[in-house]
Amino acid sequence: MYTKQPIKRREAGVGGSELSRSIDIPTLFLFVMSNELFHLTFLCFDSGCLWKDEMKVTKAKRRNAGNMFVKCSVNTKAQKAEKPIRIGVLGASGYTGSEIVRLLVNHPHFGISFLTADRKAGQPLSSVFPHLITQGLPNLIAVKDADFSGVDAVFCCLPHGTTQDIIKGLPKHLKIVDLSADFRLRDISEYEEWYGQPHRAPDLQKEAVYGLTEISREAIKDARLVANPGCYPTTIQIPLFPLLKGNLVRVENIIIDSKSGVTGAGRGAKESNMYAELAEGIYSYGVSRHRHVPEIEQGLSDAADSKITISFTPHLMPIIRGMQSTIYVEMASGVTVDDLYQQLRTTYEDDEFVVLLEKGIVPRTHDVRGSNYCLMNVFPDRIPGRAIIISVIDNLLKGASGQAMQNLNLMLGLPESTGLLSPALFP
Ligand SMILES: NC(=O)C1=CN([C@@H]2O[C@H](COP(=O)(O)OP(=O)(O)OC[C@H]3O[C@@H](n4cnc5c(N)ncnc54)[C@H](OP(=O)(O)O)[C@@H]3O)[C@@H](O)[C@H]2O)C=CC1
Ligand SMILES: CC(=O)N[C@@H](CCC(=O)OP(=O)(O)O)C(=O)O
Repeated sequence: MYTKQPIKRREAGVGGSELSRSIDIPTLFLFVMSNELFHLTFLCFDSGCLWKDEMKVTKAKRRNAGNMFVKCSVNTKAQKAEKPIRIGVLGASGYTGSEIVRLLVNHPHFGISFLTADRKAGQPLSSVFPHLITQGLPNLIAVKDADFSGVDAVFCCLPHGTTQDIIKGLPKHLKIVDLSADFRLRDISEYEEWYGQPHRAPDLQKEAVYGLTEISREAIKDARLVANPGCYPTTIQIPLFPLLKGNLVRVENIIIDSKSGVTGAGRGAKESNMYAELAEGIYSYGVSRHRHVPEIEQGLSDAADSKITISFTPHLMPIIRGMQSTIYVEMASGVTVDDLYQQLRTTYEDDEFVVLLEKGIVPRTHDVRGSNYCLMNVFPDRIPGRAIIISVIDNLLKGASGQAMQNLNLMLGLPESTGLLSPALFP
């Protein structure tokens, strides 16, 4: 029986951890190495596991698992359904778009119909993203050339502003998950204030469901248009939402210090994202005025049922992907850190992708890299009455494309974890 306990790294060697990452776990397995040859012994405890009937040796898989696994390899690529649900990806030449594509190629029920780009339209995807060269994917096309009548759903991985103009023109039969900020703020005057332009699709805004999956699962199932949350708001709302809803922390003096990997800024060339400007240092930006503030405050105010104002400072880190939020809160009178811990435990015990670590264990971005998991924990502060919450995600997965896939799964009646159970890429 699969439990949500994180797999302990020491149970497998480096090769073992890499092989296990490529298998959709709920499967538990053991492997044994002997002499110069590697004999792999798999013990499968989960009757639903994919690879029971897919134990094939393939070149591609050997490449994935590393050449040391010469004797046996497992084809874990999900078998596609006979009639896959047809998906279009808008903005496939960007970072979140390429992550969507990477998830789609291994998704058992989704097939790719088209991939769009702007400046890179007309190019083979493999020339823009050589890491996808093995997947036989269609060339990038301009949005105007995409045939929307032939698709069931689209992921929209475009810059905010552009997004609303494009979504406005899409046929109404489509399910849409929008990764931009265009439909996240219910109050369009706040959108104008923080994004510097008036909202041009207010009716669509009314229809959109905010897609923080663990909090709004039921509404997402019935939605046609989901506004996927920003990466910082995801790390922050997941732990704080249940604590505020349960009146366990005070609404005043919430201080949030967040750090992001540089892929959070997208693939576009910017001077401040050049290696020489980033490496060996960190810097704060958007100090006291980052555009995620109203999104975070909207969610937290809903949870607390009163207006919340936060102190939020993001930082750019010289890492490719990963995000950490360190959150300082005052506990309500008579509440202890144990109470916070229990509340987080009971809220998320049935959620696959939110993992409360054992007491005292510090979440690390290393342990979520390449996965859709959010790891978190809560610690007592030295100042009596205060607590420190730490949560980490991969900004491109739970912070963007992974959560978007979780949402589309729900919108199309699939288990939300379909195609997403890969553990983190470590080391
Ligand atoms: N990166 C992250 O961690 C997160 C990003 N987001 C949001 O997701 C969205 C995509 O982000 P990300 O992938 O990082 O961005 P990128 O800059 O990496 O990619 C942007 C994509 O949009 C395309 N594009 C740009 N302008 C237009 C246009 N006018 N018409 C059509 N297509 C266009 C680009 O095409 P081309 O390259 O060919 O010009 C590219 O495919 C953004 O709204 C972002 O804010 C949300 C959460 C996290
Ligand atoms: C490092 C970095 O620049 N990060 C981006 C946030 C990326 C993201 O999640 O936000 P949106 O979906 O709202 O774009 C920023 O601070 O603007």
